[in-house]
Amino acid sequence: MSTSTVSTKRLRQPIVVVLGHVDHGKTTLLDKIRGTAIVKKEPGEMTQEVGASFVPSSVIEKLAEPLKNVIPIKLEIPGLLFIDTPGHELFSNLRRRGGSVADIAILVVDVTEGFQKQTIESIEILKEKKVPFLVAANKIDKIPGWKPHENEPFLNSFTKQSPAVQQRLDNAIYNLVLQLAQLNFNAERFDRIKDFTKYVAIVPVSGKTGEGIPELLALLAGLTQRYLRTRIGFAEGPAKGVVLEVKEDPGFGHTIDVIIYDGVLRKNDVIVLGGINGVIVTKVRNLLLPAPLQDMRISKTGYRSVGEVYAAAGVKIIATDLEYAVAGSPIYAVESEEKIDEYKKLIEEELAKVRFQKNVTGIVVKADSLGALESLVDALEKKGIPVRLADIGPISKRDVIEAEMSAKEVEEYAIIAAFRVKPLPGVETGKVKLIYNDIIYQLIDDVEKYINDVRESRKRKTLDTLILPGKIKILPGYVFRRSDPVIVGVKVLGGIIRPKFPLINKEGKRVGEVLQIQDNKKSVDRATQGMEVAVSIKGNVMVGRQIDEGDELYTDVPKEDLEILFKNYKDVVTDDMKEVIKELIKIKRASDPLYGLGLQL
Ligand SMILES: Nc1nc2c(ncn2[C@@H]2O[C@H](COP(=O)(O)OP(=O)(O)OP(=O)(O)O)[C@@H](O)[C@H]2O)c(=O)[nH]1
Repeated sequence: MSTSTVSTKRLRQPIVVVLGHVDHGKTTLLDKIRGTAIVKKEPGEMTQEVGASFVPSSVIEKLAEPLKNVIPIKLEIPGLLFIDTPGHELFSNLRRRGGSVADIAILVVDVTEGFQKQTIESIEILKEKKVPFLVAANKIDKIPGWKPHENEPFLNSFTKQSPAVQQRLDNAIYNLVLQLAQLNFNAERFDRIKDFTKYVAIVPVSGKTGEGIPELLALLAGLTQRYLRTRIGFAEGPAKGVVLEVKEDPGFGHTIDVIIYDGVLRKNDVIVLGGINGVIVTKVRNLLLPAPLQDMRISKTGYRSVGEVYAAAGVKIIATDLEYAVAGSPIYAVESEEKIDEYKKLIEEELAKVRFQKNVTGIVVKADSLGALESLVDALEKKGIPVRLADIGPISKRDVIEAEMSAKEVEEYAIIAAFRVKPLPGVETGKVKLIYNDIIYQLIDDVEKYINDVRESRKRKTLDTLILPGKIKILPGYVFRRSDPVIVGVKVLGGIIRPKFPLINKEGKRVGEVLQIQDNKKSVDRATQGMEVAVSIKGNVMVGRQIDEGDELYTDVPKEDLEILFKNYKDVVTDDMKEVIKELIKIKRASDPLYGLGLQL
């Protein structure tokens, strides 16, 4: 078969993913697309897939019929293949060398809320994986005053809204345009775009009423077949794919759900894929697709067996040795026995990029899939959290030992971040902190928070050991005890005093040490500017000799403490404390010319 030029190749169906912030309507939108497609299909048109839903072009054309003056499309692609599970977690497993198996993405944004944290994260991920996207501005039915027109094209429904409602929607869309501009994207409502290579298209939709879905589908189809021709040109050859999920199915044992993005996969093909304990080489025993006439999402056991599947497709593979298969691993069908080693090497290299052990001080990351592991490590390293060990599978003794090694250097790195994995039986984690979360971005937040908390508490502890600048005045008429220890009423003129802080007079002479502080007869562990408190002072000190009523005293801050204060705790240096420091420097320079040198006051 001649496949010499791209233009002669037939096109396969583009693979579409849905991403966006929690609750912005990903699932609802996908369900609506599927539902709309099922309603519009002719019997036999709707092929079933595993892990994905296929919307045939005939359905898209029918839906887009009223739009033919706005979006003139003649479809060459057979349809669109939507990955069924929306969100980061599964998307991360759609790995492909240098990018993603997904050809295009729908970024769902609640138009009434605008971009949120995960919308921005999604964009980052899409950028990194080089996946083009369009924005579905969802929930337009929530615009105040919106009159819904079930399943109609957005443009039809829009013209039927009052000018005030139209304006409200335009304002909301404009808000998205601004937010995208801040992220360096030109964006515009789809019907106002002339050059789709320069602008991100915003399609107003409602997952609830189905408005805008015709345009969404028409654009996905039109844009992919126009701009991604090379990528979606079908190659006749052994299948290339990715393991989406590893499952234990009743009756089948361990199976893998696979997305094939290129070539043909046949029964009895030899396949190679990544496993926890090394590369797996096995033979396809059976290929399963959901039985027809059922919504594949609810079909648990109703599979039918097929002899072959053509890209792009979602299919369940039955084979031996799949128990330790790794989700997110590439999977290749091998054309001949001699090529097995070549493919094995390819997969080993691919896996080694994500699973590693480095001789650095950092945390341990464990996950159940390659995609999740990769996303986690990337995100952690971007936040400046180094990773020492990254691996797939349950938490083992080795992981604990590695985390302990890091803890010797940096105590807060005694962490095992675990994504959907648990410790093996009998593995004790001891002092190592085990942080679980089943949501990637939350796990990252948890790790970051833990590290910051440990650092913060260490900082507080160290701060507590410093002698800080403070200045007090002994109030005339408030001498309660003249010696052993002295007890006087003082006013804090600036900075802070605490028990154990040594005191000096204006000449820089040591006069004793704060023993206790009482505020309204209650013992307190500090007094700050403006407070009037009773202070006991110990040391060889007597009122009338070393100190007297009306005297001003300073805390005797060692040079090193002052430096640490400025280096690590600048945030606790108040303006009044700064004034005290200036005076202290003058006093102390008489005996130490280097005191307070270089401080940025
Ligand atoms: N009015 C209105 N409500 C919607 C629309 N789309 C979704 N919703 C509602 O918004 C809520 C969240 O929708 P989901 O589809 O679960 O959102 P999701 O993004 O898949 O959420 P997660 O899977 O939790 O991330 C649900 O209560 C939906 O009914 C819409 O277009 N209009």
